[in-house]
Amino acid sequence: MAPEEEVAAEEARVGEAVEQNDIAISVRGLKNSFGDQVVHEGLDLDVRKGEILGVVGGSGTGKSVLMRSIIGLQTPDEGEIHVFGESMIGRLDDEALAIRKRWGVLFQGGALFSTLTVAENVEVPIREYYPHIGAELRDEIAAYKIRMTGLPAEAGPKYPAELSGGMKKRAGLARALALDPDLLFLDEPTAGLDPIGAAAFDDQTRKLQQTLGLTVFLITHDLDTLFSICDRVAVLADRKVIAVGTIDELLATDHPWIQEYFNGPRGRAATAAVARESGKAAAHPSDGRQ
Ligand SMILES: Nc1ncnc2c1ncn2[C@@H]1O[C@H](COP(=O)(O)OP(=O)(O)OP(=O)(O)O)[C@@H](O)[C@H]1O
Repeated sequence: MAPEEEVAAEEARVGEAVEQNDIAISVRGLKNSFGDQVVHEGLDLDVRKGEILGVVGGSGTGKSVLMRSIIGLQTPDEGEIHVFGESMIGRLDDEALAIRKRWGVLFQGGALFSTLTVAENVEVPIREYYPHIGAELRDEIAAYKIRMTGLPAEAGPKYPAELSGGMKKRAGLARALALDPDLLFLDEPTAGLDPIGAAAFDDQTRKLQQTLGLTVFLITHDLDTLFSICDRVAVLADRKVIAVGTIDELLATDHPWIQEYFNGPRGRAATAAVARESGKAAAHPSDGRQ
């Protein structure tokens, strides 16, 4: 190989390594089916480190199944899934465990244990992954995580049944943050919240993501969430990710579902709301959503 060809090949290798380094989750050729129903086929997706990636698609397109495949709750028929460079499918060894400790999950509805208090719920992953941590330190960590999500300290000893919907979501978020994750999975975090509660939850997500440098995989039907806090959006349809990009990039595609979704009356209302918010933020920088 000529010297200049060797240099070019080395640059390509370095470029590829840098690119791989920027990817938190890589999914390739994913296939999932239930009996005759094929939910995913040939699905590819990259989630970049440090981004909030919104995942959208019609009901039943397999957003939750995709999340469950990534976190190991669903074994795919085919495909490769890497998280922080480690292959995850069928792995039960220490390296896979070390990666599992690096993520937190907020399931739809919060999925709190109803017989445990909020603080005890937050302590579940700490007990599971760090059994040697004593009760006093565990309590301190739980109290800190509870405050981090904007809940009052008094929420700690309460049971889930005593909380509002928004508080339950925050309690679920506190549990997802229990192990100081690098990666956060949120499945429809604002579903069922009133618009003010949903906007507050979005703000909290953005703040936490920026402060803690999190990568966020966020399944949502909430257009306001997509417009206000997502860096990019992946669209699921026809069993795969048909497009991924910023909302402007998605709008430049001519896929009918994407056009209808973002350019329909609700999409236009969300765009107008974001434009109003950024206008307000420019006029009164301290008032703006971050
Ligand atoms: N354990 C399971 N057994 C059989 N079918 C399943 C199972 N889990 C999911 N499915 C099916 O897979 C498809 C995709 O489900 P999934 O929950 O991922 O959809 P979704 O895109 O998250 O939908 P929604 O937006 O309504 O929450 C659905 O048709 C669902 O019925």
